[in-house]
Amino acid sequence: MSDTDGKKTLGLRGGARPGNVKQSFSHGRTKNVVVETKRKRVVVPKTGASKGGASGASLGDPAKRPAGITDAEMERRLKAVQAARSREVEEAAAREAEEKARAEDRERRRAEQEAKEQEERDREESLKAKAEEEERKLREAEAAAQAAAAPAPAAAEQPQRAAPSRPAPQDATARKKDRDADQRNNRNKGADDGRRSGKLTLNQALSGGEGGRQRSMAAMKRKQERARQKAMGGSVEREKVTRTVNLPEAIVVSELANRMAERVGDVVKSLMQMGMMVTQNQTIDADTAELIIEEFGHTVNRVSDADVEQVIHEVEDKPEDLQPRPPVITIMGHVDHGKTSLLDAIRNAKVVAGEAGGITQHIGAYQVVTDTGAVLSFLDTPGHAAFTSMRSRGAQVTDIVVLVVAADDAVMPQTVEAINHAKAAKVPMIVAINKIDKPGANPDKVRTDLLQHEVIVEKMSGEVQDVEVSAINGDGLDDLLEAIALQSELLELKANPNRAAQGAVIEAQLDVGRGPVATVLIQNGTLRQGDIFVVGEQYGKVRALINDKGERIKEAGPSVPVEVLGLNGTPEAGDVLNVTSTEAQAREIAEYREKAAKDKRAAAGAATTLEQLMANAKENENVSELPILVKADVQGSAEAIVQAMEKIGNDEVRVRVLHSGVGAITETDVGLAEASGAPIMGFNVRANASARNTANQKGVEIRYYSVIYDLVDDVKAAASGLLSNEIKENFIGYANIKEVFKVTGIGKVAGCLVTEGVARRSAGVRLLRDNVVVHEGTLKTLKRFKDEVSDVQSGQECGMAFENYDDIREGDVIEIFEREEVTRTLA
Ligand SMILES: Nc1nc2c(ncn2[C@@H]2O[C@H](COP(=O)(O)OP(=O)(O)OP(=O)(O)O)[C@@H](O)[C@H]2O)c(=O)[nH]1
Repeated sequence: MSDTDGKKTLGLRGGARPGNVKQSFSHGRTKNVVVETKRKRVVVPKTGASKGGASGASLGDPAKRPAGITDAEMERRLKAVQAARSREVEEAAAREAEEKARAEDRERRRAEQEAKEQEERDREESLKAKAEEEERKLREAEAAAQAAAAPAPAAAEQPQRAAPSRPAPQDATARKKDRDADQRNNRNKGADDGRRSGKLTLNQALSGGEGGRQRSMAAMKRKQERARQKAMGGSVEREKVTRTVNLPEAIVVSELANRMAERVGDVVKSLMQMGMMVTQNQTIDADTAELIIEEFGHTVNRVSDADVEQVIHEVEDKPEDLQPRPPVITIMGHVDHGKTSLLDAIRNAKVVAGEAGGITQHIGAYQVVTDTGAVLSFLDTPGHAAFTSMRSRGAQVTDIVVLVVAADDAVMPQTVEAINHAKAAKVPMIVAINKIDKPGANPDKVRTDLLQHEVIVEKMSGEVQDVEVSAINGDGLDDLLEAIALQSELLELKANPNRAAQGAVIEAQLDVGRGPVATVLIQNGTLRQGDIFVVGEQYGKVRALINDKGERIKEAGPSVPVEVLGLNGTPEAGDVLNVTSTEAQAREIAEYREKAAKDKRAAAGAATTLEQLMANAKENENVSELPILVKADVQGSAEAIVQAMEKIGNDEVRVRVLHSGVGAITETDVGLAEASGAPIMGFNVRANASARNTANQKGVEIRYYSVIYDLVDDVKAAASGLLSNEIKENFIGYANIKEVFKVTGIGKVAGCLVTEGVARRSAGVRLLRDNVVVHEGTLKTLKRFKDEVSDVQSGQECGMAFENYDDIREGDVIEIFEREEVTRTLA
């Protein structure tokens, strides 16, 4: 039905009518061929000549001829076939010629195109060169005028300089031309760009990548602006400010950017280009920071580490900025003379009355208003311990000390101690002679006693105000408050409420629900919600302020005690709080302090035992001092020990008492001892649990003594490098007194629980009350149920009674020890 000739394809299309064949040729050409078909079946066979090609032969051959085709018909067919073939040959020739012509045309067009492209390239290159030349000129002009330019453009230009491989278009015309050239010139610049985007390196990303694109937009805008200004003949350049940047040994990236007044992002980018992957919150060393500062065209001023604190070493307040502030009062005195009762009496009389529900939030300090309207801030932490710990941390908070002396008692060791503390701190005192309601009260005796300690009260023609009070029935309370108000007036206490706040931590704790909470007494300035601050080794942002009545407040001025929420850690009592302008500064200072404290501890090393110190003293000629810490049960003992210590020593070695105090050995003592490489001498006092743990961890030696001569002899021996045989005490157990019974025939018996080690009948015992040794002796009896036993193990209950001593109380601790003689050898 169809006829084909090799190359040509001949196909029936779906829609073609039978007898009409569509021929398809290369290059989309088609042709319809009409083919005749005979449906009539002819029966008479006839022979005929066959000429021509394959199809003609097949048709001409009578044997192959389809049946029923006549000769005439056959001839007609052959003719038709031949005509078709010759037509095809013609057509093929025509096609060939056409193809050739087209190829020639293409070739010609390509040559033309190439010539055009070359021309474009040349033109573009000359334009680029021109633009670069222009930019170079601009930069030169900029550098020349670098005296006082704005930081932003400089920051933006910096990376451009660092990445010259991708020149930014210079102005609108150049940009347009550049873009046109980009479009036209696919093989050259287009391919180049494609390669860049395909293989994006970090440097490209930083200098010419996405960030670069953003920046180049900004840069273009600035350049346009400059060009515009130039055209207008105005002052063209925004001048760059060259700053002198104070650079400590380490600096937080964002703070560095801040000090240079550059964009943080630009600084981070520059650092990354230098190969340092840092974020804005990370700290970098001074050498790196110096490179950055120079790169940004500023001047470096290297400062020491401690200078980070400079930001808080505030400007002096001008006299005209100062306003009167309430006084801060601490109550001190001997045990049981009525400090707590007096504080409570004042609070109850003056605070609770005005409060709904009468519930007072205990925040370690409170304010009262006297009848005459004076505001007084009381520190609610009685006793000298708080006072000294604050003072030793540099927070002189107290303005006035109220010295409580019981009228039915006399001036006692802690009274003297309080007097000495107040004098040392140069804080004026007011004597409150308490318990005057008591029948045996003798206020005049107190006054006379005080004379011995150089406290001359007004009634004895002195200058120290004295007030007779009763904390129980409230007598004289108002007089006391008025005396305080008067004293405060004399002091002319002033502060500047309009400045960044500074305060002292009175107490701090980690609250389960609220996180670290610190009670701060504001000393100067005003602390506000949202303020950023550093406090000791901690920092934070004020999340909430709560006053002594438990109310949330927005701000706290001078002498106001306030609870501060929003710290990153718990500071210590006595730490000073300072508001800083940025969080980076606050963190930097806190980190510096932490590091300094750590370094100090590390530097102190492990040389904290007497033996080590002595060995050091022998080995190292420079060690000429033997530092020690003394804690004693009463001031008298402490003083006696200190005096004895001062006498020890010769030309080479001297004993230096770093600190002496009264009361249990605390963590603070251990910290100080560790920092200075000193051992702690406890005289009739013990370390509290946390101090004991810390001392164990840090390798600080704590020695307990109950005879001053033993202590002095040991230190002498250590100082002279000769330690004799030692009677060493081993603590073998501890027991807590749960209950006290009276047993006829024996006296008072302590019902105890052995909490540690073992209780041994034959061992020595000490009775500890609040970690102070109140008695030392032996046991009269050790009973388990009804039986007398020799040992009672930890976790078991037992009954104990002391030989010749029965002032035992519930809550006391019994220390059980054994003595052994140890021969000391020197390493
Ligand atoms: N009669 C009388 N008793 C008082 C007075 N003041 C305090 N007391 C009593 O003295 C005892 C000791 O009072 P505190 O207030 O605990 O004494 P303190 O000085 O705080 O004692 P410490 O906290 O142990 O240092 C308590 O039993 C009080 O009731 C007073 O003015 N008159």
